[in-house]
This record gives sequence, structure tokens and C-alpha cells, in this order.
Amino acid sequence: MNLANTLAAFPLAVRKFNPRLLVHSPVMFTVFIGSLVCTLVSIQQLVQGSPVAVFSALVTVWLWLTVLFGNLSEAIAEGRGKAQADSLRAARTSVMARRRLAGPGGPGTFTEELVPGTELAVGDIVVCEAGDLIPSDGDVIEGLASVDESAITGESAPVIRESGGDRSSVTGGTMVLSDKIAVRITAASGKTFLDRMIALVEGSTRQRTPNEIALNVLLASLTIVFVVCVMALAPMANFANALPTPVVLVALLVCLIPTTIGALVPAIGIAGMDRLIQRNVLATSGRAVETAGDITTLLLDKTGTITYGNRRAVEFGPADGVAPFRLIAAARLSSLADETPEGRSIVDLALEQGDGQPAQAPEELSADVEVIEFSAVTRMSGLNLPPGYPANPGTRVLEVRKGAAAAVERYALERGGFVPQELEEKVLEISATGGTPLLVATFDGTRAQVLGVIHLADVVKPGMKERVAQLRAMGIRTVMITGDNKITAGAIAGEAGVDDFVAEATPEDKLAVIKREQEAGRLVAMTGDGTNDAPALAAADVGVAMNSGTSAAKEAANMVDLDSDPTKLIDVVGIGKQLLITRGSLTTFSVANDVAKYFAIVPALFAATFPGLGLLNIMGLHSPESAILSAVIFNAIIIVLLVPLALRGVKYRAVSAAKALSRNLLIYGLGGVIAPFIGIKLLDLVVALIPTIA
Ligand SMILES: Nc1ncnc2c1ncn2[C@@H]1O[C@H](COP(=O)(O)OP(=O)(O)OP(=O)(O)O)[C@@H](O)[C@H]1O
Ligand SMILES: [K+]
Ligand SMILES: [Mg+2]
Repeated sequence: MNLANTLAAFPLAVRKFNPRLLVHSPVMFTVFIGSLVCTLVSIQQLVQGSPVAVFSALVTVWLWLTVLFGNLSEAIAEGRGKAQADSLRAARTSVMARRRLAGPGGPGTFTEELVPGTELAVGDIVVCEAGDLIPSDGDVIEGLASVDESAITGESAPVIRESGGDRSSVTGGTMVLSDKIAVRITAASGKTFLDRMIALVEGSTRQRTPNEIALNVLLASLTIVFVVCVMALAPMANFANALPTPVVLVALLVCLIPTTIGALVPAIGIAGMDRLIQRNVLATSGRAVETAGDITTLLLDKTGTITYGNRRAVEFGPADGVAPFRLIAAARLSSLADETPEGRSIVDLALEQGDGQPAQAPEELSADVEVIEFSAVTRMSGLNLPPGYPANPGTRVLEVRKGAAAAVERYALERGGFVPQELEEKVLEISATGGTPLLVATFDGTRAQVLGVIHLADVVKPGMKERVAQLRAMGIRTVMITGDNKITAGAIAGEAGVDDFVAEATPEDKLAVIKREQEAGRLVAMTGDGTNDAPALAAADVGVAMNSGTSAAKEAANMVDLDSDPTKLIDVVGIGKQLLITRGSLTTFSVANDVAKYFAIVPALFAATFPGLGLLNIMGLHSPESAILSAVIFNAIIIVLLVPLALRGVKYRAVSAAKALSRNLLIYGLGGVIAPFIGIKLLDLVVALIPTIA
């Protein structure tokens, strides 16, 4: 919080003097009403030339300042996102898009038209080439490109976006650096990722969280209690012929109700979201941020989350007695129509290793070939070929499949085949290194033959082990959950240092694991990137999608990590805990502060009337009026003084939440009790210099 930000926030703070906005905070609304009452009373007193008119006017001014400071704290918090929002807006410049239309030559032919990006509808297909800004969010349906996403991630290294796999989503406003892709638009104009991001950093879509609402209910109840207390004082004061005016009663009330926390609650929430954005995490739900503070289990997807996810074929391992070229040809054939990165990498490797021989299958698959697409449930992909298909002269091949070892083994067994011993061993070998083995099989109508194995290699993201250990220290159990086989999963789990893993999981299994953890009363976070993770991401208490992932995953999650770092949850948890602790600490301070204020000024108020109370006036405050005015000023100023703390957050260390809370309650409770005595005494010394406050 610097002076420039504070000044910049003033106009917004003034605009917030709107009863319809203020009513969201019962405490500040009460101050607002009190200020109105005091204004009327002061005017009347001034007109009548009452001796207490100056006192009343001064109190009234400080009451209005109390409301202003409350507005200001919120405005400052909101203003911090403004610069970022402006730079994001710059990325949202409207671009012309090349929309693809069906061509005159029938299916498979296209023409293009140029349309403004804002006119694109969901489902439109656009073509982007090197140098083009991608006009809106979408999924790559054809091709592969390197994309500069720095406009949204701030990360200058280009990323690969390609059709078919879990790295298929592109974001409007990012730039294609090389190659050409076709993109199916998934977001309507005005509803893109960038639009949501701008709304988020500006705080304009902020919704109050259940915790915030609960706190407001508590504060409202306290306010009512104090209203009753002050009303009870009124007849007593009349009787004692002291405390003459409604201004004094309002001042007393405002000092007693929890204005400090009431004023700071929005700023604390906004600042928490802001801290997440600073760490490149976009949260669409404030509730998820708070929940993150109490997470005890983290589920991580393997491919694309723990690993980079660009699984590539690195080796073909034929079975004994199978000529390498037969395996290579079959692997290639099985992948010709496989649009996944794995499938394409197999075609690439086959071309590279195919002895320079021309491929045995024509590039264009004829219409009577049936494509069996990969699914996370079947774990296989391949083709069904018509009899006499030219792919394999001399051999009769009706079906070709590749897939997870267990899936292909089942497939082969059902068709009278088996997995030779040496292939079983190769599968284990590849798995033990953390690689993914795919078996390749053909079926000639009578018997299936397993020809060999393809080794898919993937790389674990760096620093996983250390970060997982950090999560463990925070009391969070990490579980990797993957569609891959047990041994590969075990190897990667070991390399990443996670506490546990679940292998051969279908999307339903991923969801079931979440449900089971939740039923055991645990709060679960899930990080994932794939469409197969989407149901689990949606069900988790905190769902963090990798920005590299699919639109479905990003849509389902309540947070997106722009850096695609699965261990970002450490930061998210820290921020969530800090948010809760900050709110708790400042609430404690505020309430302690209010009670202490009471003891600081009440003896001074009644000292003249009840001499016995004078003895309690250990503060030696100048006069009842100066005591009240000092208390009101202190009450307003403390808000401003605590704004930096509300924005920065109370220091959070990786100790258990309960320990941190009790420690903070002590510090902020004691601080809250002591501060008013010192502050009010100092202010009283100054206020006593005002001539009419005798
Ligand atoms: N294109 C493909 N063709 C055939 N089989 C595949 C293909 N891609 C993956 N497989 C096999 O199917 C298994 C399950 O894939 P799935 O996408 O469900 O999970 P995953 O990518 O291995 O792991 P994660 O769920 O951690 O991302 C893979 O482990 C692999 O053995
Ligand atoms: K107060
Ligand atoms: Mg994945």
C-alpha cells in the first residue's frame, strides 16, 4: 500500500458511499446510519448555537471518516488488480479470424472467410497460422503448433498445443508461433478465459464466501447486542444528568461495534484472491480458496500433471520370431487414425525406423476402414480392416490394435492368442523405468497375434519430490491417480515421492476415489489436465486444472494454474490458511479493541457523576467529551493502520492451523486490548488542546 495507490483509490471509495453497497456490511451500515443521525443533530445544534455544537460536529466528521476508511480499504484492495487488468485488456485486442466453411467439393473440402473475432460463435472452426493471434478460446482439432502464451501466463517459453490429447486447449489472445492449427471455438465473445481473468483481477465478480457471510452474521449479532447496551445507557445517563446528546450515544455505539473487522473483511478476501493471481492461479470460487486452507488429501493425475505429458514412442520391441518391420508396420497402421500425441509419435517413430521402406499402408484410409478410437475406458486404439486390405500383402489382417498391456492381453486371449513370455518381461522392464508400454496385436479372423511392444516415455516434472515432501510437512497426503498400469504408476510414484497411488483408473474410478475420501470426512483437492480428470476435478473440494490441459478440465475445475505446476497447491493451501488466519486474527483484534475501548472511556464519562468511577479513570483522560472524541478518532484511524496488514496477510508459517490460530489469538487479542489505552490517551492529549472541548 503506497500513497499513490491510496490516492488512486479515493474516487472509488467515495463512490462506495452507496447504501445499497454498504448494507452488505451490517457494521458499516450501522455507522453510516449513525453518521446521518449525528449530521442532523449537529446541524440543529449549530443553528441553535449550542455549546456542544463543535464537539458534535467533530464527532460527526470522524464518523463519516470511519465509513470512508472502510470503503477505502476495499477500494485499495480492488485497485491493486487494475494495472494487471489493463495489461490483460491489451491482449484482448480484437482480431480478424479465418473461419472455416464447408467447401464446394463436398465433405473434407473447405473454404475460409474473414470475420471479426467478436463474431465467432461456439462451435465455429477457425484456422490459425504462425504469427496469428488466436481469436478466442478453443480446442485444437487439427495439427500442432507452438504457442506463445506469455500474454496470460507471463511465461515467455512457447508451449506446444496439439489436437487429440490432453494438451489441446488454446486461449484467446495468445499467439501461434509456428505451424498451422484448426481450432474449434469453445467460448462465446465476452466469456473467454481472458474476460474471466480480467473480471477476477478487478474483483468485479467477487462473491462473498460462506465464511465471510458467517462472519458478517456474527458481526451483525454483536452490533445488535451493543445497540441494546447503548440504549440501556440512555436512561441511566438521563438520570445522572450526564451524556446529554444523541451524538454521544452514537459515538459510544460506533466505538463498541466491531467496525475494524467489519471494514476490513472485503479487503482481506480480495487480497487473498490477489495473492493467488500473483502466483498465476486463477480461482473462480473464493470458497475454494478458503477450503484449500483445510485440505488434507491431494489427488494428482499422472500424465500431464506429475509428468510433462508429451509421451513419445521411443522404441519398438518385437516378439521373438517377429520381424521388426512387421511390428513397425502394424504399430503404424494402428496409429494412422489415432489423433492422440501418443498415436502421432508412433507414426513418426515408425517412419524413422522403417528402414526407409515406404510405408505399407496408404496415407489416406479408405472409407471401409473402421477406426477404433482410443478411450480411457478401453485403453486401446486401432483399425478394423476390410478383407484383402492392401496394407499387408501376403498376410490376412482384419484387425489391428495397440494399447495398455492388460487391455491388449485380454483382447488377444479372447481371440485365441497370448502374450509371449519375452514380451511380458519387456512390459515389466519398460514399466519399471516409469515408461508406458503399449502392446501391438493383429487379428486375422481366426487367431490374434501379439507382435511386440512400443515404449512410450514421459518425463516427471522437476522438483516434484521436494515439493511433495513440503506438502507432507503441511499434513497433506498426496495420492497419484492414473490410467496407466500398476508398475509404471509405482515407478513414477516413487520418482515423484507421492504417498500413495491408484493405477488403471478410469474416469469413474478417479471420481470414486474423491467421493470415498470425502465420505471419510476429508477435504480433497485434485489436480489434473485431461478430459478424463474433469468429473473428479468438478467433484473435488478444490479442483486445480493445468493450463496446459483440455478445455473440459479447465471448465470443471475451480482453479486454473497458468504455470501447469501440480505442486502449486502448496501456495494455494498457504494462501487459504493465511486468509483464514488473517481474518481470525483481525476479528480477535477488533473485538478485543472494542471491549478495551469501553473500559478506557467509560470511567471518564461518568467520573463527574459517579465519583467512585473516577477512581477507575486511571487513564486520566481530560474530559468526557475529549474521551469520546479520542475514542471515535482512534476507532477510525485503526482501520487505516490495519489496511496494510489486511492486504499483506498475517504471516503464515507451515505449522498446524490450530497452533497458528491459538498463537495469533494471543498476539492479536492482547494487542487489541492494549492498543486503545495507548492510542486514546495520546489522542486525548491532542484533543484537549481544542478550546471548546473543555
Ligand atoms: N493413443 C492410445 N492408444 C492406445 N492406448 C493408449 C493410448 N494412449 C494411452 N493408451 C493406454 O491407455 C492407458 C490409459 O490412458 P489414460 O489417458 O486413461 O491415462 P494416462 O494418460 O496413462 O494417465 P493419467 O490419467 O495419469 O493422465 C495408458 O496408460 C496407455 O497404456
Ligand atoms: K468499533
Ligand atoms: Mg492426464
